[in-house]
Formats: sequence, structure tokens, C-alpha cells
Amino acid sequence: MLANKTIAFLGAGSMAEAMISGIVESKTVRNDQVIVSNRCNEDRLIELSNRYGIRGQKRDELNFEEVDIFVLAMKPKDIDNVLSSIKGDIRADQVVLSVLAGIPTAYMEDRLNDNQQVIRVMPNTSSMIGESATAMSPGKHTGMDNVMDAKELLKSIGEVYIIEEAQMDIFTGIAGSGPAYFYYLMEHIEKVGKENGLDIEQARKIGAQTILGAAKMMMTQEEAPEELRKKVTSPNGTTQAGLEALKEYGGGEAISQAVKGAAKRSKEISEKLEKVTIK
Ligand SMILES: NC(=O)C1=CN([C@@H]2O[C@H](COP(=O)(O)OP(=O)(O)OC[C@H]3O[C@@H](n4cnc5c(N)ncnc54)[C@H](OP(=O)(O)O)[C@@H]3O)[C@@H](O)[C@H]2O)C=CC1
Ligand SMILES: O=C(O)[C@@H]1CCC=N1
Repeated sequence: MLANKTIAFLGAGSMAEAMISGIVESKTVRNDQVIVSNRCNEDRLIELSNRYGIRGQKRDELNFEEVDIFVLAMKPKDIDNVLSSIKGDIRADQVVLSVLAGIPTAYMEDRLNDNQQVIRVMPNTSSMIGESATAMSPGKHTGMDNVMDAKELLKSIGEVYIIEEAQMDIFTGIAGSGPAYFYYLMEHIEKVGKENGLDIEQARKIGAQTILGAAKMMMTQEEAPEELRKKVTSPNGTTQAGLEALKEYGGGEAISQAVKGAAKRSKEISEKLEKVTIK
């Protein structure tokens, strides 16, 4: 379905690069079907086009007619500028995928053309290696063919979940922001490993393999995480001591609060948006 489709990223930052890397690596589309553009940083366009063999184009070089799927990948604060700058150039049947946290489909529909096809998407940076957990929520005018094309494209960067838009905030708290929690955890594991005689590279590999192993267990075994945890925990053994410390220092609550904090911020971004329709 994507065989002859052209995909244009508007925004060339970390998230765009992670998605481009995953898409190119998967060979779901040919490299020359992918275009990347940004606001002003031409060096970055050259860098990405050289690194991934895709087409870097300045805004005024973009031929909107040839594009089938636009991927908006700028910061949420830039959304109004972008929507008003593309409205005159895109058609309603061209699909606009937005990866911006907190920007509802209705907000984009109100500011683009009548019946504009939009899809709100929440990937994460593990798209870089095809391991994202990505959510998508189509807007009210989006046809099934475009939903299927978007899903196929997003499958190339990892697992895809079609969810209700109302669930986007919590999805963002868990999966969009989630990689950062694990990196933060690893920063602490590296530090304590180093303080206790490991070199930092060793500590990193050991910690990462442990997270990977636990993740694969959860994805392949029937047991719930609680059961798997109990199997690690010998009475009065080392794990019990570790878990007691984790509880004493609020580890579980800290994780819940991290997810809730990120979800709350996603909701706040939506709530702070200009409510007036500017069509
Ligand atoms: N980073 C992450 O883990 C995730 C991010 N997201 C979402 O992805 C979006 C981008 O985040 P991230 O990649 O981290 O941000 P970056 O700051 O790394 O990149 C932002 C990009 O947007 C470009 N840009 C700004 N204004 C415009 C414009 N008017 N037209 C075209 N491009 C423009 C910038 O170009 P220039 O440099 O030329 O100004 C830059 O390339 C955010 O909305 C975020 O919510 C979603 C999931 C995960
Ligand atoms: O921090 C952010 O706002 C973005 C959205 C999800 C991950 N990064």
C-alpha cells in the first residue's frame, strides 16, 4: 500500500530522526520516498539526507503535490505556525500525521481544510531501532485506507496500537516519555555499579541486559509481572532486601508519579491551546 507513497517529515529533530532511521532500516519504503524538512537549520537537513539517503528539502523546495503523508514533528508550541503555513498548500485527502504531544486531532482539523484527514500519533525514540510502542488515533475525517497506510508505516518503527484519543495522555506518560525513565534508572545503576567496583561500560551492559531480559520475559511468559517478581524473590534473600529498600525509598510510587506527571503535562498542553477556531 505504501509502494508509491511519498512521506514528508516537517521537523527534523530527535523524534523525526528516530522515525526516519526505523523506516529506512525496515525498507518499508524506498529512501527516496522519504523527505525531511525543517524551519531553518539547513545543516541538519544535509546531515539527515547524507546519513539516511533520503531527500532533505527546505520549506520553499517542498512540492506538496507529490506528498501523500505529512508527518508533523516539531514542538507543540510551533503547531499554530505550521498549520497556518501548510493550510494553503495541502489537500484534505493528503493525510497529516502528528507526533506532537498534547495536540488533539480536532485542533488540527479546525485549522486545516474541510474534511482534512489527520492522525494523532505517539511514538517513542526506540523507533530508531524498530522497537517503538506507538499509538495512533485517527481524526473524524480519516478514511480507512489512510489509517491502514499509516499503520503500515508505523509498524516499521515498532508495535502499533490504535487507541481512543482520550487515552493518548496516559499512553504518552507510559510509552512516549517512558524510555527516559529507563535511561534514568540506568544512570543510577551505572553509578552504583561504578562506586562498587565495576567499570561503567560493564555496569551499563549488565544493567541493560537485565532490563532486556525482564522485558522479554514479560512479553513471552504468561505470568503477570507480580508472579515473575515473586520467582526472583527468595525468602530473606538478596531480592527481598533490595525490594524492601525500593519500597522504603518510594520506588513504586515514584514510577506511578512519573507516568502521571507526564500524562498530566500532555493534558495541560491540550488545555492551554487556543480554543478559538481560526478557519
Ligand atoms: N523526543 C521524543 O522522545 C518524542 C517527541 N515527540 C514529539 O515530537 C515532537 C518533536 O520533538 P523533538 O524531535 O524531540 O524536537 P526537536 O527540538 O529535536 O526538533 C524540533 C524540530 O522541529 C522543527 N521545526 C520547528 N518549527 C518548524 C516549522 N515551522 N516547520 C517545520 N519544522 C519546524 C525544528 O527545525 P529547526 O531546527 O530548523 O528550527 C526541528 O527540526 C514534539 O512535538 C514532541 O512532543 C513525541 C514522542 C516522543
Ligand atoms: O517530552 C516530551 O514532551 C516528548 C513527548 C513524549 C516524549 N518526549
